[in-house]
Amino acid sequence: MPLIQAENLTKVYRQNIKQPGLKGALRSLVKTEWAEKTAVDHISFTMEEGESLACIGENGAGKSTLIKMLVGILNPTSGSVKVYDGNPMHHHEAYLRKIGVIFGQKTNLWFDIPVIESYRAIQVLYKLDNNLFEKNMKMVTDLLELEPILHAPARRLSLGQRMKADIGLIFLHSPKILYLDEPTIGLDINVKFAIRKFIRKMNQENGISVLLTSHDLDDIEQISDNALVLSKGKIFYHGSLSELKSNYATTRLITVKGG
Ligand SMILES: Nc1ncnc2c1ncn2[C@@H]1O[C@H](COP(=O)(O)OP(=O)(O)OP(=O)(O)O)[C@@H](O)[C@H]1O
Repeated sequence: MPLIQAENLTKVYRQNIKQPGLKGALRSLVKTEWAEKTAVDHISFTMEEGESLACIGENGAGKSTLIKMLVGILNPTSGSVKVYDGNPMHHHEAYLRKIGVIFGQKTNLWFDIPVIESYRAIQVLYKLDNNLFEKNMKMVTDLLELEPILHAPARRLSLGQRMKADIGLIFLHSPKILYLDEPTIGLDINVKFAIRKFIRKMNQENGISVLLTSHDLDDIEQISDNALVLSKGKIFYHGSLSELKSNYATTRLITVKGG
């Protein structure tokens, strides 16, 4: 049984259109107009347990929308998605215990309290026993070099420090699946390297399944074995990353402008 099974999964957003100007405002009072946007368009795929899959595609291809449906915070318009043979929308406590989620632009840390207190709050929230919590704390602190920032409030951290603390936080409850939406966006090369190395290690040595979205080819190559390429909400390619590279990256176009 695959870990993730999506069948004809579709998300259509519906947005209220407001015409510009006073005339438009008055018109929208009497008649509401809607526009529809199909962000994910009848996609079917599976992902196996222990796999590291990169979801790739241009801006607006539907990657974040797909992740939100897998996490269970967005309801599909049609089709179905199952993770561990269950519907992620049914927020079973057991499912939430199995997943770790990063949306690169947002933080899961409490802004005004020291990082260590956010971590302790997670211990209480997930009812983690002391042994497991201390073991995971030590692992993330050592591997992500968090010691110098554990006692600082999140609002005082640099973007790179904050992201490392965020990544550490999602490992405290020993997740089995990671959904990482642009986890290295805006970070310098050293922090990117540390984060990639850590995630790869967790995938290869601890068997944690990883679904990553990124526009950074180094993230994709260093973290993932397989790729799911989306274009305008549809699947353009699903298979091994090496095959994708050998089939689609065999040529380079060099344009030389003469003087
Ligand atoms: N809440 C929303 N309401 C209306 N349209 C939305 C909403 N969220 C996303 N969209 C639209 O759905 C499409 C897919 O967006 P999505 O964020 O999933 O793409 P993405 O592949 O993650 O893009 P990026 O690489 O820029 O993060 C885009 O056209 C976007 O404008």
